[in-house]
Amino acid sequence: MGQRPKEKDLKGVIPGLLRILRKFSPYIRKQRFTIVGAFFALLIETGLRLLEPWPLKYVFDNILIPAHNNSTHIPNSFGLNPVMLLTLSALAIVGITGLGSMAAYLSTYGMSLAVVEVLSEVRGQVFDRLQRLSLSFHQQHKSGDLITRVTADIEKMRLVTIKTALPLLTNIISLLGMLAIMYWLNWELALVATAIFPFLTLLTSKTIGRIRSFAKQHRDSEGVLAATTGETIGAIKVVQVLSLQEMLHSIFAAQNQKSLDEAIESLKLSAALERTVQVLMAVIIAAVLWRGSHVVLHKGLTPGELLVFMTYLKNAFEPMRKLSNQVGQIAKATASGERVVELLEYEPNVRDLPGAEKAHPFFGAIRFENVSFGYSTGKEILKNISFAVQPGQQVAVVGPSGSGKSTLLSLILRLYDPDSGRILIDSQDLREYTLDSLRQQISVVLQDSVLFAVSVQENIAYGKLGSSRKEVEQAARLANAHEFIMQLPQGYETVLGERGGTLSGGQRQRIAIARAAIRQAPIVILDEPTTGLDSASEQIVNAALEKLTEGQTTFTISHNLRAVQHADIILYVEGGSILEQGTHSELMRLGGHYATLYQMQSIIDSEQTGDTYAIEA
Ligand SMILES: Nc1ncnc2c1ncn2[C@@H]1O[C@H](COP(=O)(O)OP(=O)(O)OP(=O)(O)O)[C@@H](O)[C@H]1O
Repeated sequence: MGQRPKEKDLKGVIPGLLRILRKFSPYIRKQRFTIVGAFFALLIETGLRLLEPWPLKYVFDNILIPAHNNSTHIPNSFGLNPVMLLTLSALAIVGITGLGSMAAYLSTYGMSLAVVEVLSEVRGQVFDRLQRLSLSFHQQHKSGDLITRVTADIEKMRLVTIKTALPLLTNIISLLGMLAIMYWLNWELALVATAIFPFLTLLTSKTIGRIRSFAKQHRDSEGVLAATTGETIGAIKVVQVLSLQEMLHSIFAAQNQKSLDEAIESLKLSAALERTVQVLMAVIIAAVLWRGSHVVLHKGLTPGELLVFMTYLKNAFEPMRKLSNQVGQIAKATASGERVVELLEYEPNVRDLPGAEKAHPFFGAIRFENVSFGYSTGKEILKNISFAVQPGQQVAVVGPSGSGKSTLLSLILRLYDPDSGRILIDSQDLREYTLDSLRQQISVVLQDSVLFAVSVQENIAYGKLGSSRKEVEQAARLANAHEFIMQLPQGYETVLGERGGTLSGGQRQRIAIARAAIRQAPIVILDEPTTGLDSASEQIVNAALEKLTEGQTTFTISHNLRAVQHADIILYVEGGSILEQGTHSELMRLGGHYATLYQMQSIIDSEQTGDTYAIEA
């Protein structure tokens, strides 16, 4: 059973609703004509609903009761004879219901249309925001939970607004109308009928606050469940290889139970509230019947008017009974809405700064000036990094695992911003360029390149949107990928499995290289792109990489020092600092960390291959 939620009353729902309305107001404003039209139809519908019992009153007071009493005096019959009055009343019953249904249709259709339009725009905005939120945001949030916000939470809002909030609005307006008429008919009797309302409101609002609290917890738990499922399916190979099924199942079962408990708790509260309201309403109806009959006997009301009174009360009963459930539903949808608003209000910490300009075509000169960075405050991963690279230079970043190499290069892409210091491209702080124009001029090939489940052609063209088939083919040739692509069942049109799962590691890397090559970017980042490949694949991929990086400023992270020894600059990173930098010969002469690591690798290599070779210096 989950942690007991903090009790909140109706006051907790209203600020949430206002926050959602404020956030959605630009989209709501666009639909204002539809909304106003639908609201007008809704007013007509409720007006006609109020008229419904009145033909019956006239039939009772002006025809049935006088006839029953053999009275010749027919009160206030608009100068009509009884048959005429009866015919008109019968026609009025059909007319009122017919017109009311038409108005109800128009109001429901109009409001639904507006709601669907607004929420579809919101969904588009949320998706857009999700893509733009900084990497640090995505690393802190589970993808399943984010997916739930784009899908289930928005769907919940759509359903509840159309199926619950609109009927609730109709009910509130007609309740107010009924109350006004009841007070006009007999204020004393109306007072008896409404005496219980403050008590009802108090009870309802208290319970609703608690339902809302459980509902939010429930939705969050659903997000966690979705995240666990997504993670498990995403890593199914690892799960099966390590036989993690039992362990993951027990984690899932615990989360499932928590979600179930929260759902049951909120259902229990809703059902209890609904029944309590039902009993209270029966008490009111009995009291009004008892007191109303006395008033009629003392000629304070006509029997027909008491009939109208009782019909209103009975009609009010249904909406009142539903009210608790409807507000409960709205509380749940508010919780969903707040989760969506949370996303929309989240400001990416890496974003275009005011005054940022589109970058010019880069020459590729890069300088780090005293750059420090940590993923979380208080834990520095990069410490006071400084180095300079000339256009077209090949830079190797080497050092032990976890020393900060990938982090260093991610700063060039502005996946994160430095906490202090600055990074210059062509002598200008990269924060002065717009994000898109900066990233478009950097090609990246990672260790395990992710491909999309679209065609090979599209996967390569994602590197430069709008590129032609000819450009795609050129890039594929450069990446030594053209031949194997032509052997795929549909060549360039072959649709890949999710994350490129239908290709071998080497093939995936070559498509990723083609995707990087199509950009013809002046800056290239290679993060261990050949790790995990067999030596035949490695050779082909390396040949492709050589063509990709020729003449471009290139940063290569590699654990294999022999593979990068010809770099123009080697940066040796350890513990987040650059301990050594220079060419291979310079660093070997220095005889420091790099030289030691290189010698160690050489010995291991020679032991593995049985060769002996001189350690180059
Ligand atoms: N997203 C992240 N959030 C928090 N800490 C992180 C994140 N990414 C990396 N780190 C931490 O930052 C440090 C540097 O990681 P980084 O990936 O830059 O090292 P690396 O030198 O590239 O390692 P490797 O050679 O194993 O890829 C590590 O201690 C790592 O645990």
